[in-house]
Amino acid sequence: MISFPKPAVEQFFSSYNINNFTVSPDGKRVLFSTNLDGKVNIWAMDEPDTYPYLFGKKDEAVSFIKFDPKNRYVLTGYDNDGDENFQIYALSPKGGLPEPLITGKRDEKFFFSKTSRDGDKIYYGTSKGNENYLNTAVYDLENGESRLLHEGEDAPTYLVDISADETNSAYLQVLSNTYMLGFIKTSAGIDYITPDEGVAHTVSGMTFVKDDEVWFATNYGSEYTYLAKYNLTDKVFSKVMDFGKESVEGLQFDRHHNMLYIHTEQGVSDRLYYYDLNHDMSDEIKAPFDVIRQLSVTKDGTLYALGGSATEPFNIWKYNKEKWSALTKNHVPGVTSRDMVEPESIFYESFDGLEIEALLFRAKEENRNGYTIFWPHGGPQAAERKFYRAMFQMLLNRGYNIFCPNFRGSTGYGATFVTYVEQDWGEGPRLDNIEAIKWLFDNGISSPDTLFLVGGSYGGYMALLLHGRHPEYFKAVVDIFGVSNLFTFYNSVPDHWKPIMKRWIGDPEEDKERFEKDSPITYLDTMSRPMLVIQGARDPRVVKEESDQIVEKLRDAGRDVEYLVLDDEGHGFSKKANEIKVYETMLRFLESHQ
Ligand SMILES: CC(=O)N[C@@H](C)C(=O)N[C@@H](C)C(=O)O
Repeated sequence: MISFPKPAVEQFFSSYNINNFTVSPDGKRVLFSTNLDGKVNIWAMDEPDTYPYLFGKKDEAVSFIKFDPKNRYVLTGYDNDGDENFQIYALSPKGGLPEPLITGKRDEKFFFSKTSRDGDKIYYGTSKGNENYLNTAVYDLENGESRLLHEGEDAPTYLVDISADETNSAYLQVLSNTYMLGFIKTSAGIDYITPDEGVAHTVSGMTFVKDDEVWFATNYGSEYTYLAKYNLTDKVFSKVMDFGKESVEGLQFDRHHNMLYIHTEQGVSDRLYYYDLNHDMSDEIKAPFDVIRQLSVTKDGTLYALGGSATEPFNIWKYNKEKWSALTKNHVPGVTSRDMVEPESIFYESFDGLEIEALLFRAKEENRNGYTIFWPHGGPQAAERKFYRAMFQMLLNRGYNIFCPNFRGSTGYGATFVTYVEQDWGEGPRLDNIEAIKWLFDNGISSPDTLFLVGGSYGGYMALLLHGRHPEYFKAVVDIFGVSNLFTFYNSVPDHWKPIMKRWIGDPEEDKERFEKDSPITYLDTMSRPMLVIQGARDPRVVKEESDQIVEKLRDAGRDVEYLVLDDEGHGFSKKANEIKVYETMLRFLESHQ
């Protein structure tokens, strides 16, 4: 008999990301963006044949894909090597090379919103002329001209939907991640769709189900986001339905059947429901994945989902006649879900009695090397959830346990929980992480001699802060594009983030003392453990200067710091070669410090 060795690290590099997708109006073609050929491009499948072929090539991240309702063009958005200055391009329906359509200077942003029903007009948002609050315009395909529709004021403002007759438009005003207002602009003026704009709450997913009625998700007056509606004629806001302790995260409307698909989140996983507007009834749709990234529905009522789980990369699924089938087969070659590790949800009590959920991935006994990786997630107003991370499954296969606490400020645990990180980046969440580490020690899973600290973005910030304030708990630290200095971070974020910074982090002058206390760079003297810092040179969110300054200062102090900069990446690693370089460097770093 031939015996095959256990999965090698390289196998885990062979799955790919599917970031977004769209289905043609006739349901025959699916386009999706993926790094299947090493760089992000648009690929196609022509059903029932699901063999993918390259459709649109630019080797850049794709922010959206949208078919013209009349199949004359496909719209898409590209940035430049991760700088997030996305602009709008058009592709021939036959595919090929994308042509710039709604673009500007290299540092200007163009966000796609909607097309008109006939596809002759393209509605979009732009930073052009209003970097902080954004403007909305409409591009007319007939004459190739754009017309300004709305100038954002007070907060970054995005067009979300437009009524079928194109007379009413629904906008979202983002005051912070926990304070987002929805309004409808009509020829008569502006109607806010929730009862009190002065009270912090969120609105999302605004969808015109009729020309004078918008359905949406909101947590107005509630801990959990529910389904609500606003009628323009009656001027009445009303709750349609709540989902208990699940929060509505996404809405997808099938206007041909008057059916709404709703995806909710609770803690580490998602659920899916339909709401039939004809009969006012709703039920759950069981799905073979734990986390939903996108939903789409075609004219004939077929539902598509981009879904995944901790042991299954994101795939495009189709729901037809109450049965799910996977259109893509994105998986790790030679490694089944059973060979991978499904996380356990554990709950622990933090320093002040707050209950925190965490995901614990235990390396399989035959692989276990005795070491644990502590992973604070990024965001911070996000959560570690049951979705596939090649990095995690690769590290588990090499024998590391992984522990991921959803510390205060994480999403999925109610509205108040998310606000706990606001203007408190470094105290409460840090102590939740410390209690998590104590839990690992108390439960015999790890010890200061066997614990590594790895985090990205806010997670990188937390890794740096924990390193500086509690070096005794860790063997070595990996910081992936983490914030090192709150003062410089505050001033270097993208322009359209600036209006939310005060609510999110605080004010560098009024909160100077707290900014100093919560900036990792304050604790250089105690950052004694070996470190690996990884940074994308074009990252617009946590700019390279955040990593440069801490690396330089630590090296000046004679510390052991390895620094990996990826010249053609932003806030994440979209290109396969870069992803492999990052994983290999990280693995070698961890192994060399065991
Ligand atoms: C404004 C905001 O919340 N941005 C987040 C999505 C984000 O990118 N945060 C960074 C700092 C991260 O942790 O990923």
